[in-house]
Amino acid sequence: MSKTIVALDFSSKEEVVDFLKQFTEPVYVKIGMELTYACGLEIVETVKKMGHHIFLDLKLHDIPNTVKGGMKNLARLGVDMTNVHCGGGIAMMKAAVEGLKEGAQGGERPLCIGVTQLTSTSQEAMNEELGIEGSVIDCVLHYAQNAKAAGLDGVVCSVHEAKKIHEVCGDDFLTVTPGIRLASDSVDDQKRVATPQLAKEEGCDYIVVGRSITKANDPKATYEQIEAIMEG
Ligand SMILES: O=c1ccn([C@@H]2O[C@H](COP(=O)(O)O)[C@@H](O)[C@H]2O)c(=O)[nH]1
Repeated sequence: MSKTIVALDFSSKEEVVDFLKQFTEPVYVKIGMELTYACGLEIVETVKKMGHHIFLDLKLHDIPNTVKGGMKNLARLGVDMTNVHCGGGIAMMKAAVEGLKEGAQGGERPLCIGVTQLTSTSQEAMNEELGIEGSVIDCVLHYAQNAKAAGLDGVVCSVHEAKKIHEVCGDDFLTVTPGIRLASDSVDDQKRVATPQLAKEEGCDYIVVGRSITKANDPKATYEQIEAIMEG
């Protein structure tokens, strides 16, 4: 499976099918809120039938019982990876894994990862708007340790926290890192950004790349250039 996960932040099935037509080999793609709310969960089956691997990024965050029920139903879609917000706490994250196991009915459950602090959150915003004291790295590490204690397979974090998370939680605890930009790209709404090269150097397991690929003049060539860095 590739190490570059392409965020399919489109609003119609036609755009997705058109975009994926360029790729003759299976790609690891991310289906998030924009696409799911536009097309419904049927889009998962459409993309699966095209042969691609799927990270279903719906970031569940609710009471444990509700998350368990939600995950039980999501597991039946046969996606490769899905997620919750670590902010929901350890009991909620444990419930997510239980739901996935039940939904997978003895088969292989999807990987479950926890979103720590969004890559669009700066140090200043975390302290002043969210009212969370301390450094982003300490908060992200704390969430990562909670996620590990709950039985999750890894976390979503920025490239800048990935090395420390592996040191503390182990090399097999996955780090999935959005906020990826090529040196020439605009940062847009992201705050904790890094290049694919730095992601590789910091040992990130997967990078999530949206606009740098989907809005590139040649998305396939850009994807291949980024994937070559990650696999290099
Ligand atoms: O902390 C997070 C969690 C998820 N995302 C998602 O990743 C992509 C990034 O898109 P870009 O266009 O490359 O900025 C997007 O789908 C987000 O929902 C994130 O950016 N940060």
